[in-house]
Amino acid sequence: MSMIRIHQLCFGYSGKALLFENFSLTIPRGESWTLIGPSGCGKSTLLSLMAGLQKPRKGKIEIEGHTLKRPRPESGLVFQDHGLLPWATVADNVALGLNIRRYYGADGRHSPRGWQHDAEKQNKTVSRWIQRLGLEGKEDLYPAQLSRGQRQRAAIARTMVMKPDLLLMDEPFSALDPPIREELQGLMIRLGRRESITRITVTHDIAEAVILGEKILVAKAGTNQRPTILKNPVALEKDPRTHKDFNAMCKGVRQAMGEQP
Ligand SMILES: Nc1ncnc2c1ncn2[C@@H]1O[C@H](COP(=O)(O)OP(=O)(O)OP(=O)(O)O)[C@@H](O)[C@H]1O
Repeated sequence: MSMIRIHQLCFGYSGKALLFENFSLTIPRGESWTLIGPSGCGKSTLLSLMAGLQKPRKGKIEIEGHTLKRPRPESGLVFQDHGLLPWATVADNVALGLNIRRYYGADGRHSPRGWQHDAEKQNKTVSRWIQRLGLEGKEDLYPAQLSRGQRQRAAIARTMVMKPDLLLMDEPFSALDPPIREELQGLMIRLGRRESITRITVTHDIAEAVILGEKILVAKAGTNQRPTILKNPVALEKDPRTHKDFNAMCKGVRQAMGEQP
């Protein structure tokens, strides 16, 4: 069953050339995709279309068989600049989305249908994710008291407590130093697989595209019509970085991007 089906998408910002024209694509449930391409080719735009933050000019995007008309509560977003509330503690930041849901109830728009508030369960979920992301002991700290990596972990925990079935991530690790970046990449691979979450990660880093994406969507400058999708079995290996085919796969991505190998 497909998670995302993009059908004959046309989109461009007003007064500018189309970024996507009759662009179609299917992303199966539970797969991890990366989206790479030159600056300005429309990677973030495609992600915001899949998030329901932008609307297609023509064509449609279906998620789980439903045409996307607005952001859905089951989609989790993670951005480069984590967006934590500076005046709230780690625990309050992680619980933020769940607390907001309480005001709307299970309306299917702000919270999934059938969702029920349960304070005890919520506290347990928040603690569990704080722990899973290695932030135990930091619950009462404020974002300014955390390292960049810890802030991004808190942002990931805040998204994960919402039990997303789809994670849309825009350069989530690009502001981090290499060791922290590698650690969080590994963490997202493990979490995504364990929870069977469909993951789409925008990156400008070829190695990251190969590590995280079992399919790599290569977008091009100008108007994208037919998608270039590279199958990448290396991402399914235990340690993609040290796999014998890693360099060859990176070379393949570079070539698909039109760069010199
Ligand atoms: N809200 C907007 N209004 C008008 N133009 C926009 C808007 N957002 C992005 N653009 C333009 O659309 C094009 C695609 O932008 P987008 O951010 O999707 O590219 P990108 O591939 O993610 O780039 P980068 O790798 O630099 O982040 C760019 O030319 C950008 O200037």
